[in-house]
Amino acid sequence: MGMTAAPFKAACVQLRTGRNVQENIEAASALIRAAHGAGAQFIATPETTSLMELKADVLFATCVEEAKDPALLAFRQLAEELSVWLLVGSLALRVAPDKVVNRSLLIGPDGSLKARYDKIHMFDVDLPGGESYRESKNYRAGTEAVIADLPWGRLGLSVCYDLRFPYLYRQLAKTGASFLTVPSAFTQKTGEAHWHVLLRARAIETGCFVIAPAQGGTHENGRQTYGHSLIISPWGEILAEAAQEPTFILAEIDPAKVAEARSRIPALDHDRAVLAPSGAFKASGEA
Ligand SMILES: O=C(O)CNC(=O)[C@H](CS)NC(=O)CCC(=O)C(=O)O
Repeated sequence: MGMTAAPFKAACVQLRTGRNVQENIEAASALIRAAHGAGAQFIATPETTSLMELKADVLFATCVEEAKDPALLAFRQLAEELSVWLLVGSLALRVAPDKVVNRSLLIGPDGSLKARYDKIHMFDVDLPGGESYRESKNYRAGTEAVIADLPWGRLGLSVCYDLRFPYLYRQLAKTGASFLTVPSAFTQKTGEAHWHVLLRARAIETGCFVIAPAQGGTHENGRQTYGHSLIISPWGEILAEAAQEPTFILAEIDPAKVAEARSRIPALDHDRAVLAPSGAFKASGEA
């Protein structure tokens, strides 16, 4: 075994983002400062930290390209001031006149941008009871998985609905991730049914820490999100959990737990799944 990094403190900031970008930046910044005050060296915010609105007119009247985004600028300054690693769960950033991306951004303690990941899986779903989403109408889906180096190991990035596609996380873990971020705005109903079990499953399957900051409560645009930000160990234990109000949660992360969980159950090494040319799955070695 190589050298394992020392333990560190990670935090999730939980938000109830509204329609006013400046107010949203201020609310997030106050909680980032509080998490830093409690000792967090890595802090993550939820999906759509600076604006919670799916309607095209509001989205396109508000969203600008990455280089001009006021939230990204403010968070880069804050990360540098506090000297923390900051994962801005996501920002809606303009990439075409009628398209934004749902982009997760990792900022280093010097304020520089270390990684960007565009949400791959679009939430185009009709829920029982009439709730309906067409994320792909205004959002352009990403096409590439992204992994980034932290001082404590590698981080695999993802966003919200990506959580339902386990092969993304498998691939991130096989590429060396020890930590996975899943910034989210889960619906109340699907959150109640699936949030904890999916996040714990991803942690257990990959032997990674899962850090999942969430939106929670009833938002200005009428949407209700589930909250329950979670930090989960590679063995699947819940280390910290929020309720539904804006807050932050904090957990000590011991990177040695990654190797420990994977040595107890070496499922990542035992994985024999190969994709046959037909597209069907078969076990390697099968005729
Ligand atoms: O664009 C915004 O304002 C915020 N973004 C979201 O709310 C996104 C896309 S609609 N939500 C999800 O992916 C929920 C997934 C989910 O709830 C599930 O998988 O069950």
